[in-house]
Amino acid sequence: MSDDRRVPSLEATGEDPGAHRSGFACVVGRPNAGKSTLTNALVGQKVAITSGRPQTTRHVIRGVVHRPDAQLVLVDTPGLHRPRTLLGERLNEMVLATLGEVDVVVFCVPADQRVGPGDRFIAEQVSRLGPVAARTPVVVVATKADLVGKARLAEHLLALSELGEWADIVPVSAVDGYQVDTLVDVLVGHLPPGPALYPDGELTDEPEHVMVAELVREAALEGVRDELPHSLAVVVEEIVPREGRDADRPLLDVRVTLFVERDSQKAIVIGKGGSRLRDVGSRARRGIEPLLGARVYLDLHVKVAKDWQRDPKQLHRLGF
Ligand SMILES: Nc1nc2c(ncn2[C@@H]2O[C@H](COP(=O)(O)OP(=O)(O)OP(=O)(O)O)[C@@H](O)[C@H]2O)c(=O)[nH]1
Repeated sequence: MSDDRRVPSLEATGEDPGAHRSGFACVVGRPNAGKSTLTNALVGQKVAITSGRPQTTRHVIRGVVHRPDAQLVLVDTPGLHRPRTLLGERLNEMVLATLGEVDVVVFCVPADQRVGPGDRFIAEQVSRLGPVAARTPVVVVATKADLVGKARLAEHLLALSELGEWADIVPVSAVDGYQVDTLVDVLVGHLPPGPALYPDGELTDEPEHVMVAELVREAALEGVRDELPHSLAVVVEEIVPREGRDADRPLLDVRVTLFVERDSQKAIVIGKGGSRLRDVGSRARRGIEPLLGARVYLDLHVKVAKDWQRDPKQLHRLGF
């Protein structure tokens, strides 16, 4: 995204209201705020991995909202949070770098919880994006509105308005669809005029590798999240068609490495006699086959990469 994409956005307001708009929105919020679920609801298909546990989203994942009058490219990020490890710092840097480049920031604050220090931390960060005059507009979304009554929602909206200066505040439920379209309208209103950036029908431009890695990671964490959430990185080594197969019955060989930090964690992932890893494989395969549109032979390897969260070289190798 170059600067010259931003200039027309200033000129264009009101000049040609019927013009097609396009641009980027970045979804932020503390862990578990509902960012992935909101992204999926906006895009209308599962593109990011959701879970009841914090910080499962490791990668920037984009979904594209297509409308006749606009195209909105969504960037889903890991939660901005107070960094405790090098990995935490890297993730924050990545998030802030992304935020500086988008046309509008979507800041999720769940309605079923009080505004807390984590929300305030993010509010401060996003309020500092760029000089005041050219500041990236921030739309605050009161997520999970279906979980609270009207009075509590009103109280939450008031607390949000006192949290900073926002372009808009929109209560939304990604689960029952309440105000999802309204939110799209609001976000599109902040985009500059421009042609569609992606062909219609393309829901995500995220490399298949990243999506496959997310599916494996989600399957591998199931049931053992207490021990592993911060200690598991997944790398897709290759996705290659098996030779000698009929063209109408292709088989893909998908080779994946799971990195853990300690031998004890390796044992957890693999399970007794490899039983757990087999389950992880079949669960992940159920998501991967529809994604890749072919039968898949999934080859999983577990390796120990000691202290990978703290080692810059390892982080780089693992794609952070
Ligand atoms: N009832 C209800 N639950 C929601 C809604 N949005 C998200 N949730 C739930 O809240 C939990 C967290 O949602 P996610 O979308 O994974 O949250 P996230 O902000 O992406 O989380 P991280 O990846 O950990 O940063 C999940 O259990 C979701 O099902 C909503 O609109 N209504």
